[in-house]
Amino acid sequence: MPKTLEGQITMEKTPSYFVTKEAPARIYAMSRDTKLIVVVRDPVTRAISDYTQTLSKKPDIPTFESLTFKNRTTGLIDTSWSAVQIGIYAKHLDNWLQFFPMRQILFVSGERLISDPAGELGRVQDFLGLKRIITDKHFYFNQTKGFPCLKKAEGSSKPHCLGKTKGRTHPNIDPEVVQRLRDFYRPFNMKFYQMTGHNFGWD
Ligand SMILES: Nc1ncnc2c1ncn2[C@@H]1O[C@H](COP(=O)(O)OS(=O)(=O)O)[C@@H](OP(=O)(O)O)[C@H]1O
Repeated sequence: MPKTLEGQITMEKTPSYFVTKEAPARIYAMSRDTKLIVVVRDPVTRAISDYTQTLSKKPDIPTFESLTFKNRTTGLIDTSWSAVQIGIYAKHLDNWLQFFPMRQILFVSGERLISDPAGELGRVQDFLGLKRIITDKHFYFNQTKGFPCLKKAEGSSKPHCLGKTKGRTHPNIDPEVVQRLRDFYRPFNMKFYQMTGHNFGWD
């Protein structure tokens, strides 16, 4: 990590940190004061989004439905499939709480980041002890993209939306499989709401 001068914040982003067993101990050894920010979304949608991303790179992979189950007849979910495993947030959080207190971790709602980006970024700025510089004045809803975009990108006077790999159309998934996944995640989601003191409204 680069050195941080007085008045600066150094940030580092890697999606896999949250689910990597060794990450909490390593970050703690580097700096125990580190603040941690995790964006979480409904684990069922997350799994479908994850699958959509893999499918875009490897169009020949099996269907979402077949990868979800160890045994489709018994309905046994394959928790070793990373798209399923990553969404068991309570389990991953347990791992972090062995090293960091909850007050050092902020969970950002992926759903609210879309429906109210300024509100969610307000929480981020407060958590980091920053003035609320980014407000709803910075965003507009782009009808074509179907997502909020920045009115002006940094160092430019033009609007900026995220790229084509963000906000892909998801394939239709068998509703019974979606329901089975909802049932699977429910207890883990409830535990996660309890641990964070925040109901993310996924059920
Ligand atoms: N403003 C805006 N524009 C576009 N997309 C947005 C936006 N805000 C949140 N999202 C959601 O971000 C999802 C992709 O983010 P990821 O963290 O999965 O991307 S990555 O893993 O770093 O590639 C992406 O997921 P998918 O819809 O499944 O593509 C989006 O739902």
